[in-house]
Amino acid sequence: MSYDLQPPASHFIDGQYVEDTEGQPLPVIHPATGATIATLHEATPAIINRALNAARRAQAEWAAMTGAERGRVLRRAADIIRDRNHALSVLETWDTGKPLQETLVADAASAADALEYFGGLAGTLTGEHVQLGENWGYTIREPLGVCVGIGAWNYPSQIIAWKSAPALACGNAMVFKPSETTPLSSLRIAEVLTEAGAPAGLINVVQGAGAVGHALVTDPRVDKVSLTGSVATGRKVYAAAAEGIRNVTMELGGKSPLIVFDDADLDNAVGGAIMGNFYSTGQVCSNGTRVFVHRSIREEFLSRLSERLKGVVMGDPLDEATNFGPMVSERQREIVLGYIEKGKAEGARLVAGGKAVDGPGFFIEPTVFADVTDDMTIAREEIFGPVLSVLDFEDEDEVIARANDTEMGLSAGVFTRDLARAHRVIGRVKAGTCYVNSYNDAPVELPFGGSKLSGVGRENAKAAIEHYSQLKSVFVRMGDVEAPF
Ligand SMILES: NC(=O)c1ccc[n+]([C@@H]2O[C@H](COP(=O)([O-])OP(=O)(O)OC[C@H]3O[C@@H](n4cnc5c(N)ncnc54)[C@H](O)[C@@H]3O)[C@@H](O)[C@H]2O)c1
Ligand SMILES: C[N+](C)(C)CC=O
Repeated sequence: MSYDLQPPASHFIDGQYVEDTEGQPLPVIHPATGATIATLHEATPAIINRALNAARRAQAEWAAMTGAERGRVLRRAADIIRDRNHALSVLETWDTGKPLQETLVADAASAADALEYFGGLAGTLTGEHVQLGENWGYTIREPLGVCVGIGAWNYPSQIIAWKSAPALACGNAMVFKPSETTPLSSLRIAEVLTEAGAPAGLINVVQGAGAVGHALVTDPRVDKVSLTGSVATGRKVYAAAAEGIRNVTMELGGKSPLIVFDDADLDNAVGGAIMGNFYSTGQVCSNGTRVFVHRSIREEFLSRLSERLKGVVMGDPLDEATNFGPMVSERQREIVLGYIEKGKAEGARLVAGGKAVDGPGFFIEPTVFADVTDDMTIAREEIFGPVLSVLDFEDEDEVIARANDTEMGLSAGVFTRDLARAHRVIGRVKAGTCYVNSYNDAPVELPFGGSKLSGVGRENAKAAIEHYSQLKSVFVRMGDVEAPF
């Protein structure tokens, strides 16, 4: 099978595709050519209203089902997604520009993993019994109600699933707003869930930019907000959600350190730096963009990295031989090129790349800077593109202090053959998601998320259940109340 690039309608509400042409047109651009491949419409207030009402109604029906019944629906959806992996991956590649080589293994597949995992957990979610002498108590694990998910553009299928799978497993409903840059795949994931047996209205997708997100976040019918996006947007969404004291999960940006000690397996470390800077053309939140390399091995590291960059195959992302795609948009390309110019102007040594690629599409060369210092803009701000900065260091205490010298705390990685050092360093870095002799693995069984400005809460693993459910405590007295009067 294959999906039409133009979906049946812009929104998916109450189990069906819904259009409202009163909404602002939303062109969908293929990043490899700049061509418009579909046109959708932003959600109007009427669409938002319809989605939230449908979600409220469906949530009551869904929460009344047993966890095992809910889990069956999620696991069925996972199976359907796996069956349609190729079609969903092709759609994701058209929308994001990420190479099909990647989307075939990292996007719909990750969505299926999340639905399968939380489908399995759904039947196990319980409260607990607490004995209190002759009295006793118990807790009931309850859903929060209607959840709003808001996504970034880099992993659209994964983001809707990482939010919806735990939300639905716990008995909530979801209204999801994908990024306005990549609106296509979320519609198909919602469609699959409905096909798998989710009641109409349980999962809804509405399109639009920040104003639509804001309308959702501030609506009194919403009980929970989960955002994947930049720190700047996180601040706005967190503040807006605070007005209604809404439960939030914030998956935000990073400026993560990747530390390579002098005893590391150097080829493996170079592989980690490539995975942590150039996969998805560098558009990955957890990327280890500050690559601290021990001074004694820096030149050898750079030489091996430059050699490996000869393996970059840039071009049509739908060609499975391509392993390096364009930036998602013209705007993102301009932002990244601006950072590259700042790197040059502030004195970093350009080792590779450094410019846009002529021709159609939003391509940039994979770029490596050396002699980067902690105060340079490229070492301080999230770039969200294929720009790797190498910084030198001498000793462990020094590198840990410098690694932690950032307001963000999403990820950190260490490459060393000394396992005691590996765990000592990981114990001291201030980051939520860490890697030893690897980078950017994100299995659903491990919590994912950041500390400091990088976020609040965790996605994936059993930890996510805490962020999509609440406990009701019940005290049961076996005798009479001992009232003072
Ligand atoms: N921590 C993670 O898991 C993770 C994963 C992927 C991306 N990211 C981060 O996302 C960023 C890149 O994605 P982006 O450019 O789409 O981010 P963004 O912050 O510009 O937008 C994210 C989403 O928020 C919406 N939005 C914008 N303003 C809003 C408002 N006031 N109220 C409600 N919604 C609003 C956007 O429409 C979009 O859907 C990077 O900073 C990256 O690190 C984080
Ligand atoms: C969660 N992850 C790392 C796969 C994608 C973040 O941008």
